[in-house]
Amino acid sequence: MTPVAAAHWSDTPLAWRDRLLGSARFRRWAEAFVPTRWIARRRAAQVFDLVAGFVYSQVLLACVQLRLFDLLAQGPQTLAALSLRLKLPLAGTERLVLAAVSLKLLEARPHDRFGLGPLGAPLVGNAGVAAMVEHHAALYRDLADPLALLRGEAGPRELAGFWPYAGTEMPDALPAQQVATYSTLMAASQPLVAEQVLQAYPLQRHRRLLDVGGGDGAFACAAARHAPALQVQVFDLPGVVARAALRFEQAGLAARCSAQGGDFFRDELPAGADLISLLRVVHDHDDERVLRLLRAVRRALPEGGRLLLAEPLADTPGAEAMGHAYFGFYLLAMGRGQPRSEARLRELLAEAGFTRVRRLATHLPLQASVLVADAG
Ligand SMILES: CC(C)=CCC/C(C)=C/CC/C(C)=C/C=C/C(C)=C/C=C/C=C(C)/C=C/C=C(C)/C=C/C=C(C)/C=C/CC(C)(C)O
Ligand SMILES: C[S@@+](CC[C@H](N)C(=O)[O-])C[C@H]1O[C@@H](n2cnc3c(N)ncnc32)[C@H](O)[C@@H]1O
Repeated sequence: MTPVAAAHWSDTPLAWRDRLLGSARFRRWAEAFVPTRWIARRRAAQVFDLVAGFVYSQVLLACVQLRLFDLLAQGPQTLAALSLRLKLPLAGTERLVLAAVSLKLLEARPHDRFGLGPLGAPLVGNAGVAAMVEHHAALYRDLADPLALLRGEAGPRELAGFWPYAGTEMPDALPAQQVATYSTLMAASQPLVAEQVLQAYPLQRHRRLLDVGGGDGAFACAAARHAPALQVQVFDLPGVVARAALRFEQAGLAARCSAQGGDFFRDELPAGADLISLLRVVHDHDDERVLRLLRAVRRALPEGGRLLLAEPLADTPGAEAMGHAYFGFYLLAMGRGQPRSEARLRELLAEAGFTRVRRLATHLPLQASVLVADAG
């Protein structure tokens, strides 16, 4: 039997609104009537962007693959010069450049040249966003049949292959070459997160940080540079921490940074840290696993110790689509995890025994939001 949901007082006015917006006669009237015309045009453009968004993403991918933004950072160029530098036919260069101009990635400049646009300029030298855009090729193929994905049917599942820990109960057995690709992506994009975390929560007040699921140590290095007296330890899968040890050596931080391998669902976390961080880790897992992980973190902290949790949150004002649309479908394709709101994380933290949970303001919540909580 189909379940019947309870009615609410708002159903009638909202049904009236929906009927009105669905009526071709109303739409024609609103499009013609001067006071409502701008709303009609804006809504039509918003709907068009949803219809065509996948094309825009591929225009961006082509620009990123060609390193076009970095090239134009050296100065505006004509189509002919760009065609030579990009090794693209002139017609293809023009097609791409005009598309990128319409998306504000590029901008037309005097003397038939093209330069960076307001949305392309922030991407210059931004290796994190470029790596994200390039790895989306796998997600793009997984999303070709969204209903198959939602029904859990067989499909390309390329993203699941990219993140092998999401599909195994024995992640600590993953060999180094299987964790290398995702660890490289995480290290490239880690500055987007570290920027927000270190601005929101100065680490100087702590003695020892344990970065759980800390990947190959990119955040550990940023933290050690930010707080020159801080000791930092990374805990991650054995194949991943082998890479961290190398990074610490190369950064000249081996005296203050160390790494320990293990499975955070089965092994005890190392004790001794007064701060434990979970950066972009919790949203990878279902509630039951998250609770196990949070309890393990709670056990590893002393009385008065602190947890710092940072990831992009669902229901982020001004970036709502990033939560349930982008990460919702991303994690579905990956095979595990879900985006969570601050409220849901607060419930899980309380259930795991954390107190005084507070949200710290970050400059760009789209890149990461930060929650801190006390142990005991
Ligand atoms: C100068 C004049 C004329 C005017 C000034 C006007 C003015 C003040 C303009 C502001 C300009 C400005 C500061 C712009 C800044 C732009 C920025 C910072 C853009 C940043 C963009 C960031 C993006 C697009 C980030 C994307 C991140 C993605 C896609 C992350 C994906 C993460 C994934 C897939 C993580 C996977 C991990 C897993 C598996 C889920 O755990
Ligand atoms: C999305 S990445 C985030 C990496 C890093 N914190 C960052 O923000 O760049 C998640 C990390 O959790 C690690 N991980 C996943 N499952 C794990 C497990 N069971 N035990 C230990 N580490 C695990 C992965 O190897 C990966 O490095």
